[in-house]
Amino acid sequence: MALASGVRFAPRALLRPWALLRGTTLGRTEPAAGGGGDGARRFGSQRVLVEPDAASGVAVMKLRNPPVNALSLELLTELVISLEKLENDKTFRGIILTSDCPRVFCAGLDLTEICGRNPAHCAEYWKAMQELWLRMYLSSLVLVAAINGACPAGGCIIALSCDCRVLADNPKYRIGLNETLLGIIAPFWLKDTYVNTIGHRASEQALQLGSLFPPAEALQVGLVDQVVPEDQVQSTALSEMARWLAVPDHARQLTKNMMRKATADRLLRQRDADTQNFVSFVCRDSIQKSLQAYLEKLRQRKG
Ligand SMILES: CCCCC/C=C\C/C=C\C/C=C/C(=O)SCCNC(=O)CCNC(=O)[C@H](O)C(C)(C)COP(=O)(O)OP(=O)(O)OC[C@H]1O[C@@H](n2cnc3c(N)ncnc32)[C@H](O)[C@@H]1OP(=O)(O)O
Repeated sequence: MALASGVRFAPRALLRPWALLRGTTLGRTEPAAGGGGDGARRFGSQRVLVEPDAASGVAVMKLRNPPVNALSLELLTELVISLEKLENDKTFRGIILTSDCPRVFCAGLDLTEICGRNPAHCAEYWKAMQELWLRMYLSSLVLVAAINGACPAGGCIIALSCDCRVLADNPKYRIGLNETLLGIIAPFWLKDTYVNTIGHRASEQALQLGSLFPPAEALQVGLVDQVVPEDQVQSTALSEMARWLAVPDHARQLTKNMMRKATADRLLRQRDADTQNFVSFVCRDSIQKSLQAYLEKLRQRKG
């Protein structure tokens, strides 16, 4: 990911993303409904819909992994590939990330990827999660999260990796890192991202309590930058994007790198150890039992 200045952001350490996409439609380009010219063509994959607007240099990237946009291995991989595709296309300067699933931005880790799975699978899954975070956190593009639904845990990680967050004003759309309530622990790089966003004391409290903030509180604590009526999320995200794009790219990119590099480097230095910690932690019998119980509770809640 080379910048105009030659500075590189995240190393291209990615897994084998293409290998994961057997049977998906990534790379397909089709005209958007009612669309005509190049700027109206959309592309994407099964789980990530990209609506590029070449004229403005902004693409809207929609998560569509129903019912709740849980971060499956496939979704993580498709997100990385779509992001990379836009970053490599000089037409684009910004991405608005939003959800195509009603009422949910992203439900976080797909718990079925870590419940009852073998250590090798959990490791592969966690590496994909690390990779997406690194790519997003250090992206040279402006990323604006248009949060149009609930945004717990891993969903919040995705939002926190963006440069700016606009949340729809609906009390059901809570955002935060609720890991402790599931009996799991946010890894250090996620904790760092939280601290970088809302400060140490607020993070200490929110992480231990597993707080999920309703919109007004999320705004107050600094977890999101704007709270607006639901029908204004997209337009507000576009206005925010315009504000960020008014800054010359090279200056903004280098500043972003200066602010975020140390946090990302910390994970890069300990990536294997972090993966091992994750695997040995989630594969413990006690953790498997509590994750299983949580999933069961979610399934029963329905109906
Ligand atoms: C020291 C070592 C370090 C170790 C590190 C360890 C762990 C890593 C730590 C942190 C990283 C991040 C962790 C996570 O992200 S964990 C996931 C946390 N997510 C949640 O708690 C959200 C759970 N979901 C909900 O609250 C709700 O579903 C919702 C998002 C608010 C939406 O509500 P709604 O009413 O619209 O939907 P349903 O609840 O009816 O759900 C529909 C359907 O989806 C299934 N589902 C929901 N969430 C998940 C999920 N995260 N994974 C998998 N499946 C999920 C739910 O069971 C329903 O399924 P069904 O089969 O009944 O249709």
